[in-house]
Amino acid sequence: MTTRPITLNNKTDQATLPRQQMGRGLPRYPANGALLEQAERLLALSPNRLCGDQAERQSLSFSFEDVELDMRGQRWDEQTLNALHKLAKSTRWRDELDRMIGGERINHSENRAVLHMALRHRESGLPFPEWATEAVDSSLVRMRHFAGAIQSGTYGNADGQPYTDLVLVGIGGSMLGPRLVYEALRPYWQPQLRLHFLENLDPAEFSDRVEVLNPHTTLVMVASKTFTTLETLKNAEALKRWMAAAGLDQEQLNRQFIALTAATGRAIEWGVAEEQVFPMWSWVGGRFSLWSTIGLPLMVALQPGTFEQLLEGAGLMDRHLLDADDQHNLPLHLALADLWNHNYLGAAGRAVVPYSHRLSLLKSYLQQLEMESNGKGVDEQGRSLPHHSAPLVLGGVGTPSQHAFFQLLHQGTHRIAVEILTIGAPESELGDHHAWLNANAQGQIEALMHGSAPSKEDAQSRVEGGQPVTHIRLNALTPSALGQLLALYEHKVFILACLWGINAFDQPGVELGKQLAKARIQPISFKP
Ligand SMILES: O=P(O)(O)OC[C@H]1O[C@](O)(CO)[C@@H](O)[C@@H]1O
Repeated sequence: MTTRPITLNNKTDQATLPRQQMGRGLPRYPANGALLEQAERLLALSPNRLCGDQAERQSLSFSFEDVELDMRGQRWDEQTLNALHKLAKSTRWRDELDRMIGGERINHSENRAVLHMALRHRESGLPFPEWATEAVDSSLVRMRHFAGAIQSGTYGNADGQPYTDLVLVGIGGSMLGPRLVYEALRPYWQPQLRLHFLENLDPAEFSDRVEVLNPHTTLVMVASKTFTTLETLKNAEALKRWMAAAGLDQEQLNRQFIALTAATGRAIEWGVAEEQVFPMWSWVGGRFSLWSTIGLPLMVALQPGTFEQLLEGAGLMDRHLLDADDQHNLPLHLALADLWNHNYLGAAGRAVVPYSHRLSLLKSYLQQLEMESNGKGVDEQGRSLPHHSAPLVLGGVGTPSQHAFFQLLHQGTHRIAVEILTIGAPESELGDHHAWLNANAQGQIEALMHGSAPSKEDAQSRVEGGQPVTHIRLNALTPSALGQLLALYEHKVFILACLWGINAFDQPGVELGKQLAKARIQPISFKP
């Protein structure tokens, strides 16, 4: 096969790369040859020709409940999609899904079941093992009771005063989900209780948090699946010292610390009273734990019923994952787009851009969900992967991101897939702001897809187009719609792991740095 030299500032020239250089090799699929031919064919088409036939491309949009995936901006067509469907089928991801729902220990490296979906089993009605659903139900009853008592003021501090503030202390999966949901659902906040977040070791964050808190009316929720995480334990200890310095005695302190953890013994040993420990389970992964007791601060700080609506939305998406056939399955299509873009079209990453101020934390949440789950270099058998796994996830909110990194998306040398989210109904009116917000999203989508008119422009101003774009529309940012969206991403991650042959549910790579930090900690002395 003869090739022209690679011209890095022309993304369509990737079509001329030798096959083995399109990405880092390819997954071990028998269908690779056919798919590479498709990739070459589509990359050679001008973006305008690719996007041309709107009628045909209508079939490249998928919707379910409050979520619509408009995937007409992807560099694919029905032929490609058919080939990708065949490939996905050959990986038997649905069999793995059945094993997951059945409670089999599909997280082989940790020998654990993976049952975060059972946390919303009432809403999906899927057949999880009874031992899991019973544990979930009794935990939810206890959480609801506790949240109600705090909200009504019947459960206050040791002196009977109602709490004014909650602090969630945690990091990673024990922080990112609750924080994203709290920020996203601001219209559902309880007016008399404010939720705060403390995650970083940096003392600057600690002092910012306590500055606005009253030590006597602050309830601390220490969220840690393992109850060994350095940042979380250090911050919890610092809060305890801060309260003790304000004069709280042991009884008062006991009342103001709650633990959300799978390591109940460790939490008690650390000093949380047994009746203040809310257990979670080894079969819920940290980054999938928002729906468990890790969500307790949300149940307390959001209006009654809001957390349940979030669960309901996620449960609807779980049911959809199982019931919808491949041709209409939203999580499957999101996964196929990632596979196609990163393994076949050579995209270096994916930019997630919600045109919603309330979703400004979505990028960080997805970075953990996707990169910690699927950022792996070996397959389930421990063999080195011959191909890329999770892409880099970058992003930020629209419109500010347009004035930050969009230049690179439009004219840079990397192919970057883009996911643009918009919300149909605005939360509040401010003249024509919402209309402008969505018009900007639409304008960017068109520019990314089609680029500028080929005719008169000089090379410097020409926008080439052809960046793969998915437009996700949510009807409104309700708790249910948010639950649907987050479960959609969870399922995409699961399907991709099946397609790539990796375990999405462990994270051994993050341990080394933790060990090295422990070996290096010494009192730091500053010379005057
Ligand atoms: O909930 P824990 O046990 O404190 O862990 C916090 C986070 O740390 C990690 O283990 C990564 O270091 C994540 O997977 C997890 O969500």
